[in-house]
Amino acid sequence: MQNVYLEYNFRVEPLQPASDILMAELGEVGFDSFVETESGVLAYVKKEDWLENILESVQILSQPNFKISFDFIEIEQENWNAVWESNFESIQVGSQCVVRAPFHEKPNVEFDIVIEPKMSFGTGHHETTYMMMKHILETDFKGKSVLDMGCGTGVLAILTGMKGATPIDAIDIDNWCYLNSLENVQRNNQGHINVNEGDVSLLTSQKYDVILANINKNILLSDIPHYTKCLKPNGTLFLSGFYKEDIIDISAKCGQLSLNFCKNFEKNNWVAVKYVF
Ligand SMILES: C[S@@+](CC[C@H](N)C(=O)[O-])C[C@H]1O[C@@H](n2cnc3c(N)ncnc32)[C@H](O)[C@@H]1O
Repeated sequence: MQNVYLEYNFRVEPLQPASDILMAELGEVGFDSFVETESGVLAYVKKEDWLENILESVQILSQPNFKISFDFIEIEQENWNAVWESNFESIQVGSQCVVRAPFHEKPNVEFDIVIEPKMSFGTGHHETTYMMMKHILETDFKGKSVLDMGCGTGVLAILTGMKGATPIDAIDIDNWCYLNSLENVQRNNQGHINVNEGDVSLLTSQKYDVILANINKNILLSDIPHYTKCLKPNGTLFLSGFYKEDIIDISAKCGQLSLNFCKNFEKNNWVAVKYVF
């Protein structure tokens, strides 16, 4: 089946922080993939998810301190690899981890993650993925059970697998991400990772040592109680996908559920927070 997408070419001034804010707001209204360009952002939405008023609640478009113009074209899924390949540079996280595409040269690092992202989020380029990976690199995963909610490309689950986690469940609500994670776990010899398509309704009575969720503020606020029910005593919850100013709401929700704040990373106003149950 071919997916038809609308490719919006946004030209933004000043480039930062407007590009980041724009991507976050477009993500909230249903755009599911982004490529940063020299003049702004290419943003993609499935034609079937497109609504006539889709940009109405994207507040940055009407803010006078940013100059944003755009046009859009309709494209088919086959064009995607070319778009990604021309934009995708490898990413180094810490001294021992690189996320790269198959066409990049193999680096000499302990954790060499090969991702063919296609339409899915999760290459390490985005601050939230990068900081979640930093948390994972600092954590002992040997023999730990892991749940990766909103797995995107599967990159976080793959890194925990490389660090010795087992068993690992990875879940994404989006069919494209589900299929992409399946491919990427195989590509990185992590075929033992159980990838599933869905949301918190798939969670059972199984308990995990570590739960990772890099999604967005609203989904986290509604789903944190479900994650907490699946955490073992002393289990760890890593959360990202929200801004520094939203940490108050997230921490209040976690506090109500006896999750104790441990540590957070911050990058360009995004945060990735660690809580222990
Ligand atoms: C910001 S991306 C994170 C991808 C990857 N984990 C990373 O860190 O780069 C969020 C992902 O969550 C998925 N998602 C959104 N809502 C969800 C939900 N309610 N349950 C599970 N996955 C969800 C999206 O499809 C998307 O792939």
